[in-house]
Amino acid sequence: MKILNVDQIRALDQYTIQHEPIAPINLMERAALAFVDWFADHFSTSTAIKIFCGLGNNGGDGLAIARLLLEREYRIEVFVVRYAPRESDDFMHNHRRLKLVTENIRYVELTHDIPAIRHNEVVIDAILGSGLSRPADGIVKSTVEAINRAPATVVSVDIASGLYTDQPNSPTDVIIEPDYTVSFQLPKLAFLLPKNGRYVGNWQLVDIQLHKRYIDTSPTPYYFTQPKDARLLLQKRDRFSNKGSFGHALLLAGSYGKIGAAVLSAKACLRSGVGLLTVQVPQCGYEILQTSVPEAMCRPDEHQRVLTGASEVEGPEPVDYSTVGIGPGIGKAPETLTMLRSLLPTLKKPIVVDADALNLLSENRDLLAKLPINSILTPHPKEFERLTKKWENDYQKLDILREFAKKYKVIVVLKGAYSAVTTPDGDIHFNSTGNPGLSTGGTGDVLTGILTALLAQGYDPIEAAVLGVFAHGLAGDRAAEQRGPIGMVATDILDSLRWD
Ligand SMILES: NC(=O)C1=CN([C@@H]2O[C@H](COP(=O)(O)OP(=O)(O)OC[C@H]3O[C@@H](n4cnc5c(N)ncnc54)[C@H](OP(=O)(O)O)[C@@H]3O)[C@@H](O)[C@H]2O)[C@@H](O)CC1
Ligand SMILES: [K+]
Repeated sequence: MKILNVDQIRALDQYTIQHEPIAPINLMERAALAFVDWFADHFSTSTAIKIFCGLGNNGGDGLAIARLLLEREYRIEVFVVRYAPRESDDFMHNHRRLKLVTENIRYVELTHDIPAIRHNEVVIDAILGSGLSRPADGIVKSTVEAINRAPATVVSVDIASGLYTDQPNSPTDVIIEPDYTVSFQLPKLAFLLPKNGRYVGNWQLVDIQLHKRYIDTSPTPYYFTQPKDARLLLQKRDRFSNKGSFGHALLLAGSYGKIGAAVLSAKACLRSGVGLLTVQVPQCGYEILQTSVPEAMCRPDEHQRVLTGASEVEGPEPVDYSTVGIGPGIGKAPETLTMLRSLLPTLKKPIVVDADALNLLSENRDLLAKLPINSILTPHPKEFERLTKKWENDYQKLDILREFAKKYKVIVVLKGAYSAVTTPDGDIHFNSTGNPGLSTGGTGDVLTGILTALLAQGYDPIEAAVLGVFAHGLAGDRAAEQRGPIGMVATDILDSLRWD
């Protein structure tokens, strides 16, 4: 699913009006209806509701919502925050229509016009939407502050008032902190960025049938991976396939005290459809791995405790495997750095690089240029910062991500809520699955195993990254259903992995 910028959203609105065609006021009505349908599923008619409307089209939505809620016998009070002398045409139209059915519309011009808001009430925030062009000030700011102070449940229409759709807010901006955001059709970039969490709440999309042709033809670097997008990437298995059809992966993982990382990664790789798997671990991990993952072949490193790459056991060279996954639990021993130095230039096909392999790269940045094109790197934010530099805000972070992926021609999976899969072309696919339960030891090792398996099976590396991250998050969501986000561990994610 595409994420469009604010100018494109405005143009999409106009395109829909012209090409459906539909009168602007009817499009607003459709949006209001979609909101009210959502609202009715979440709040009963006994709820006391205060609706705050601005003077633009977001306010127009609020007025139409007020009328539709009245028709459904909700108890509402309407407040128009009059911050300017001019209203939008569709605001005025809906204002006239609302006045026909209620006299209960009050105007907020001065602070003492702001009503008291009680704890069992619901506030609908329709003050400012995607047309925000400057920070909230004056009476808008005072109203937003009063709503934020109130103990009520707050639902924002389209986007929280005061939050920019696709540019950074300043830390001093006053922004609604909603419990829910009910947004029209397409996700907004602002919803996916960590610093905005409290200005978004639980966000939901409601479909208002904006014109598909405009969406399909609009260029954008930003995507939001939906279940149907992921399903399209999944390759079907031929009845006559054999284990040779699904590749032979090599995992370089583990060090003394961290053999568990190699075990988790290996299991995830096997659970993600790899044909054959060889794991190279330090000798101290040999018996552990052979016992806990009998499906994998194990090549003990010649070193007891860390990986050096050398082994007394004969075997193919790393370059001869379908792909290599490197990093889980490997530590940063000098011998392991030496291995990385000699290994990287020999590899030709994309690999997966995680954890301490990333930390070794950030301490030896010359090695970045040696990564095979289209390799997948899976840093969490701290690891990515070590690889690049500190960012001032989430938007700058996205720019740094795209520059990095372009410069080194690699795919970067920046892990976190809405993990961002960044391609060498500068596209970013935000993931839609996952939950806070994934923030626990070993989940990254599982992801490395999954991605390694998909590369070994011949998936296009970008598709492997998008699909693998989605499946990993989905398994995490299933694990959270079973165990709860606090009790779940990485092993539960392994057990919940499914590829159908
Ligand atoms: N796109 C779609 O598909 C659909 C969109 N719909 C709805 O339209 C909404 C967008 O409407 P919109 O463009 O009228 O913008 P909105 O935010 O209501 O207000 C803009 C006004 O506020 C002003 N203003 C700006 N910042 C300000 C500030 N800090 N303090 C005070 N004023 C400020 C600004 O002034 P200006 O920048 O022009 O000086 C302008 O006059 C969208 O969020 C959705 O709810 C649906 O109805 C149908 C489908
Ligand atoms: K709003």
